Amino acid sequence: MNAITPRETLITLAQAGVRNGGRTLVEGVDLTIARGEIVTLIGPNGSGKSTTAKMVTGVLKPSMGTVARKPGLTVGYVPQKLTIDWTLPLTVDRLMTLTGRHGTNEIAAALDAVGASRLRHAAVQELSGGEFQRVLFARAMIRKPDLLVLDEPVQGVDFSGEAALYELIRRIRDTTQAGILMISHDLHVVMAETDTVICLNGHVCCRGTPNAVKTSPEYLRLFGDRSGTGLALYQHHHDHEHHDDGCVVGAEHGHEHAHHHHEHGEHHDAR
Ligand SMILES: Nc1ncnc2c1ncn2[C@@H]1O[C@H](COP(=O)(O)OP(=O)(O)OP(=O)(O)O)[C@@H](O)[C@H]1O
Repeated sequence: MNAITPRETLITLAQAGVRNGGRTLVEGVDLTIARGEIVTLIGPNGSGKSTTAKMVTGVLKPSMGTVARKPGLTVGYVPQKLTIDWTLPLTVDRLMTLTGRHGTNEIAAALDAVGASRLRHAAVQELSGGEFQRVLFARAMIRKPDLLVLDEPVQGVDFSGEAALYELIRRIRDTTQAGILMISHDLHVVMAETDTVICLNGHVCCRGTPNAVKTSPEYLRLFGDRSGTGLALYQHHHDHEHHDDGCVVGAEHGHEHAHHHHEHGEHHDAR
């Protein structure tokens, strides 16, 4: 990003925390997200990642500290799970209109932006995990949010699908300049494009650039020994154009493998 023009701050949490029924779920969270910035929350189960994300979306009010939003801030949210009645037929098209009225062109543009145009008339029940995530992205993007909150966006998606989703997130950031708050499903992997990693454990245990967190004694003390690998950066190398669904081959599923390769000529997205 341009170092001269400071990016507009979208949201600031200052010493924010949530108490519920006499229990502190998370506390002392300082966090800012600027336009075009990617912030990733990591931490073990129950460490307060979702609770922090909910303070950002506004679903939960802080019981300690403050949350300040840019006036008129619009937030898009991609949930970890979506509660829908799987027994009823539901097309992607219909899913896109469940939470708001959107025109045909808007829906087409949103699906196109995530490489899911061909899925428009598909049954939601029949989508793969990665396809379903893309549709949820499109649903969140349709309102052109300033800030996108992604709750474990690649969980349950296989390795090539995971690479494609990370690529999609990067592209959304580049094209829309939305701020992105991402909850990582894996303690040991964050997207390399992440500007700031915040490691939670009921409070902020450490924070900084991925490289700084990777070598921070707090991180290593808490999580480093469990994997023996520390924090790996999920990196994407751009030496060519991608297909929309980011076909990836030849990659072993190992987080130490920061690089992977693409094969051309397959998996074209039919438009
Ligand atoms: N609605 C609630 N009422 C009471 N306690 C809750 C509620 N939601 C979450 N908690 C508790 O708050 C703590 C933080 O939970 P949170 O869901 O934020 O963690 P997380 O880091 O997102 O975990 P995970 O990785 O398992 O999704 C946990 O101890 C959890 O049991």
